[in-house]
Amino acid sequence: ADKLPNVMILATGGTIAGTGATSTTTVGYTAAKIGVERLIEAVPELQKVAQVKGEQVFQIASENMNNEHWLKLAKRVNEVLKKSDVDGVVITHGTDTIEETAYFLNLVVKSKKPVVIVGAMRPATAISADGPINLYNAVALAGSKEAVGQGVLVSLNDEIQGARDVTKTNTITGHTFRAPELGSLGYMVSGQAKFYRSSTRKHTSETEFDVSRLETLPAVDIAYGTANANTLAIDAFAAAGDAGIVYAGTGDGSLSTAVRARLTELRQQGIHINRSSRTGNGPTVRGGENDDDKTDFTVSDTLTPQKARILLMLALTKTKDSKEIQRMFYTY
Ligand SMILES: NC(=O)CC[C@H](N)C(=O)O
Repeated sequence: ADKLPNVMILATGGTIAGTGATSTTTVGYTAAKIGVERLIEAVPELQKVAQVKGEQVFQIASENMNNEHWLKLAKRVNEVLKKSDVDGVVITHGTDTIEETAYFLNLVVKSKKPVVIVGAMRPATAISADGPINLYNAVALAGSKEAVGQGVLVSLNDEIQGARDVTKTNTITGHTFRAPELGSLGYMVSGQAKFYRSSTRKHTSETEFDVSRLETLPAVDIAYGTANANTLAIDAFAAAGDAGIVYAGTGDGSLSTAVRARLTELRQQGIHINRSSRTGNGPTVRGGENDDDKTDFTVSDTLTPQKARILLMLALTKTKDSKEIQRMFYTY
């Protein structure tokens, strides 16, 4: 038989490591309780698809994930993937921000080796817990030749999703991770990776971003557009010294007259403004709902506001030129 691939599991917490009061507790349990060794022991089938090692990086619910966690995790992933005896990395993670960590790593991991992020929607103590099968599939995927060069992947519920386009679409159900309209990349079929498409956007070893010397990221926050929109949030972000603001506009990133006027002033004061959409689907089109050349804003293209925040932070580590930043939004 062929030698098994070496897969390193970096554990960060979440429901996959969560415990509930009873076997029927599927909401209202405690995330981030079980250590990585126990997660591995609970799935003896892992030994059939890979030589696995575990490392506990954090033990948190993913709503507490922050920029400093991301920098630490990215540096560790880059270190681990440099080792000749590591073929792939699996990261266990809470599902609430899995898509953000995935996209961040998709932009800053400097390797073609597979990186797969996995979570669960039911805690480890629940009947029909999904963590064990999700972990099995993630380890198999991270050890597969098929996943090499595909960018950071998210796998739950027998699916393979690309970091750029995946989002959590349902608060409680198992079929929550999807790339609405743009589509998933493939399926895990009895532990075999089946890819049907790949992202056309640059990622991992092809990006211009380098976190190796970064200790912090520029501050970028998101304000949400609604009817009756006001400028309270963007005023507060500006007063706090944010380097950039992502505006999750209505529809194709439309802005109320008052919000447009205030964002235009803030741009003149040097704050970068990225126009995105609260709809969760479709491109926010440059020049569509705003004269972006005149106001010197950038648009998020098809990135959701939470992913536009990540790209804007990383872009601001390289340049302050909004034309350059717009190019990055069309590249990654
Ligand atoms: N299903 C989950 O993983 C959600 C648990 C928790 N809120 C987290 O994101 O870590």
